[in-house]
Amino acid sequence: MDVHDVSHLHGYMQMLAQQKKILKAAYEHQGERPEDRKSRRELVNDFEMNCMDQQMHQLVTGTAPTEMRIGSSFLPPPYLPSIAPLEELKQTFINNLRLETHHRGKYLLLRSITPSNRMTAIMAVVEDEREDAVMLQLYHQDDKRDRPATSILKQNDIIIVKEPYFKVMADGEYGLRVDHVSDLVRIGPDDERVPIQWTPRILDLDKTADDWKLEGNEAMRRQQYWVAVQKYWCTSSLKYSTVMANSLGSYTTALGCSASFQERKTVQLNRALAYLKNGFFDAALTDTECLTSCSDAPEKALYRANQALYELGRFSECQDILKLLRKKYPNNDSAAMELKRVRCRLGEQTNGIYDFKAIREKMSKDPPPHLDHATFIGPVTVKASMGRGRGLFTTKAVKAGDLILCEKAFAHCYANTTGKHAAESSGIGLLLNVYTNRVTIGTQSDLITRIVQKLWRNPSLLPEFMALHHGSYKPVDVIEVDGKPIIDTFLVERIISLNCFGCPISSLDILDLKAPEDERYYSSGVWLKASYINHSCLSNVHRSFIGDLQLVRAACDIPPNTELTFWYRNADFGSYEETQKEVKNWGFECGCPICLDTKNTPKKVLKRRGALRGDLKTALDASILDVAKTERLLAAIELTYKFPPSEVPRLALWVPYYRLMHAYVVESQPVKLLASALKGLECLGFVIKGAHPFQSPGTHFGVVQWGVMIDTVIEAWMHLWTTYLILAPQLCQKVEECMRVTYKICLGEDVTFEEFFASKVRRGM
Ligand SMILES: C[S@@+](CC[C@H](N)C(=O)[O-])C[C@H]1O[C@@H](n2cnc3c(N)ncnc32)[C@H](O)[C@@H]1O
Repeated sequence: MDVHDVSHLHGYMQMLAQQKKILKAAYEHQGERPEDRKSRRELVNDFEMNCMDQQMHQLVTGTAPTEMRIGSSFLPPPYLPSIAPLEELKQTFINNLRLETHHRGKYLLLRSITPSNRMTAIMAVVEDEREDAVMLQLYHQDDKRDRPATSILKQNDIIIVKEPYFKVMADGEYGLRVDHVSDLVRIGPDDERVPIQWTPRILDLDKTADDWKLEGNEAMRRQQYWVAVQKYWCTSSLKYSTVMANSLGSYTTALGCSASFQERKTVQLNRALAYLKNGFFDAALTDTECLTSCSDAPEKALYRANQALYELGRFSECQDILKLLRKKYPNNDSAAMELKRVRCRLGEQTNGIYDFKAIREKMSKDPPPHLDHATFIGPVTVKASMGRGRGLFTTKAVKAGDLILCEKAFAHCYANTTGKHAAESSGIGLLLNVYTNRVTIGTQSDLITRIVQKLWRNPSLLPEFMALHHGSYKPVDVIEVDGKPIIDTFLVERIISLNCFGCPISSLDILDLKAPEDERYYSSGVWLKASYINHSCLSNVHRSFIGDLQLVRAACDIPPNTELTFWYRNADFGSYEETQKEVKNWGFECGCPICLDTKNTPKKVLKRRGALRGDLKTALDASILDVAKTERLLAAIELTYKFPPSEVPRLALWVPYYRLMHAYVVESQPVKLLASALKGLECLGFVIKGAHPFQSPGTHFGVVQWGVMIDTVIEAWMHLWTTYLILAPQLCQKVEECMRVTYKICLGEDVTFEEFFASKVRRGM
C-alpha cells in the first residue's frame, strides 16, 4: 500500500523488458551443459579484478561499502526452496550442471576458494572436489552493515548447496544462484562427505573449552558477535581443523569440547548474549533454559531470557521472568529498570495509552529507526469478509478519532536516515519483478532480506507471518527440515508485495511538506494486524506513521461488527478503470459504493462528466485560476451525480474545492471561503449541521456524519475557523474540536496539535 510503484513508466518497463529478453535467451539453453565455462584460474582472476574495481570505485567516489549496495534488484521467476532432508539427496558435481535448471534430488559439496564480496549478492568463487570452479551468488544473507561480507562465507569454508540452481548470470557468465537461505548448509571438515584434500593444517588441536570460551569473549569484545556463535571444527576428536591462525573461536566450539557441567552452563549463557546481539532471540532463549526450568535459573539466565522475550514482544512472559529475578536478586538494579520498561509496554499493549509527547521529542531530535513501544490492538477481530478473504471487524462501537491499532512493525526499513542512525537505514533501490511485471522504488528489496533473516533467526515468528495473504502463491507445506526452518524467499516476497506499506518516517513530515512527494513512501514495512484491513475507496479508518509505529484510527463513528477499510493507494479518483488500475497489484476489483456508482452511471453522463473535468483541469492548471469558471464547472459536474455525496462521496471534487479555498484566502473573501470549504467537505461525505450561521440560526454546529478522511481536510477546518472568527466567532471552539479530531486521525496523535494550531492557525489570522 502506498509503495512507490513505477510499473507504468516507460523507462522502467524497458528495463524489465530487457531483463526478460536476457532471461528468454538464457532459457533457450535450458538443460544444456555449457562447454565454454571459465577455468578455475580465470574465474578467480576475474573475481579479484572485480573486487579491486569496487575498492577503487569506493576510494575515488568516497562511497562507503554500504552505499554500494543494490541499486536495482531483479527478482527471478519464483522457485521453491529445497525441502528434502540432506541424507535423501545425491551428490552431483559442477561439470554435471545444466543451465537454467534446479537440480532437484541433488546437492553440491563446495569449498570457497576466494573470500566473499558483497556485490548484488554475497559472491565468491567455489570449487568442488574435482577442482571445477563456479561463481556462487548468495542472496538475502545477513544484511548487517557492520558485518563484513568476508565473514559470511570465508575462504576455505565448506558448504552444501541443496538442489542447486545453475543459470546464466546478469553479466552473461554462468553461476549458482541461492535465493533461499535454507538451501545453504554449512558443514565442517569432520563431515564424512568432505574429501581429504580439503582438510588443511591441523591447528590448535589441544585447545580446551576454556580457550575457546576466552576467544568467544574476545570476539564479543571486538563486537564480532557472529564469530562468537559460529561453529569451528577443532576438537582433538577430529582428524582435521579448518581454523586459521588469525581467526577467533566461539562459544559454540567450546560447547563441542568436553567440559564440566558448570563450565558448559557459563559458556551457554555467554552464547545466549552473543545470540541476543545477533538477533537470534529464539536461540538465546533456549540457551538460558528459562522456559523449561526458571525457578533455579541463575541471575544471568533470567536476565538474558528477559531480553530475548522482550525482543520477541512477549511482554507478559518477560514480566514474569523479571518479577522472579527481582525476588531472587533484589539488588539487581538493571532488572528493576527492565521491569519498569516492560510494565510500560504492557500498559501500552492493554490500554493503548502511549506517551506521544516523548515519542515526538525522540523523533524530532534524531529519528531512531525503531521505537521501543508495544502494539495495541483495539476492539477489533479478524473474520471472514465476503468476497475479500479475511478482514478486520469492530467488536464494539467506536467514535471518530478512536485508536483502533497502534502497531509496531514486524519489519521496517528506513530510507536514507541521516544522523546517528544512518548506518541502520536502507539504500533506496529499484525492485523489478519479471514474474509479476511490477517495478517499485524504495526499500522493498532490503525489506525482503530483513524479513528472511528475521524468520531464519527466529522461526517462532514464522506462523504469524506466513499466515498473511499470499494470493495464488503455492508454498511448500514443510516448515522445518534437518532441524532448520525452511524459509521461502519468494513467499516472503509475495507476502511483502501484497501486504507491505510504503510509509513516511513520520506522517507529520507530510503535513510539513518536508519530504518531496515522490520520496514520501520510500520507507517500508510490514504490520501484521493492519495487513488484514481490506481496501475501500469509501474507507472508514485512516492510517498514519510515527517511526515504525502504524496508527490506525477511526475516521468516522463506526458501529460494532463493521468491517474496517482504508485505501491501498491514494488514488486520484478518476474513472472507474483508473481506480481499478490503482489496485490491480492486489488482484481485485473494488466494489465500494463509489466505484459501483461510477460503474453504473450511464456512459453518456460519464462522458459529459469527463469533458467537464477536462475543462476543470485546464482551469486548475492555468497560472492564474479563473475562479468564476472553476465554480461554474464544479456546479455543472455536481449535476452529473445521481446520489447525494453523503451516500456516494464525490472524491474527485475535493481538490478543485481545495484550490478554490486558497483562491478565496488570497482574495480575502470570507463568505466565499466558508462556502467552498463547506462544499469541499460535503463532497467528501461530511454532513455538518449549523455550519451556515446566517441560513440556520439557532442550529447548533456539529458533525452529523464524518466524511472520507484526507490529510488536507485539516486545512478546510483551518479555513472554517478563520472565517468564523470574522463571521461567527461562537463557532470557533466547535471547529477547533473537529480540527483536533481530524489532526489526530491524520497524524496519529494530538499532543502536537496545540503547537500546530498556534503556529499555523492563530498566526495566519
Ligand atoms: C493486505 S491483504 C488484506 C487481507 C486479506 N483479505 C486476507 O485475507 O488476508 C490484501 C488482499 O485482500 C483482498 N482484498 C483487499 N481489499 C479487497 C476488496 N476491496 N475487494 C476484494 N478483495 C480485497 C485481495 O485479495 C488483496 O490482495
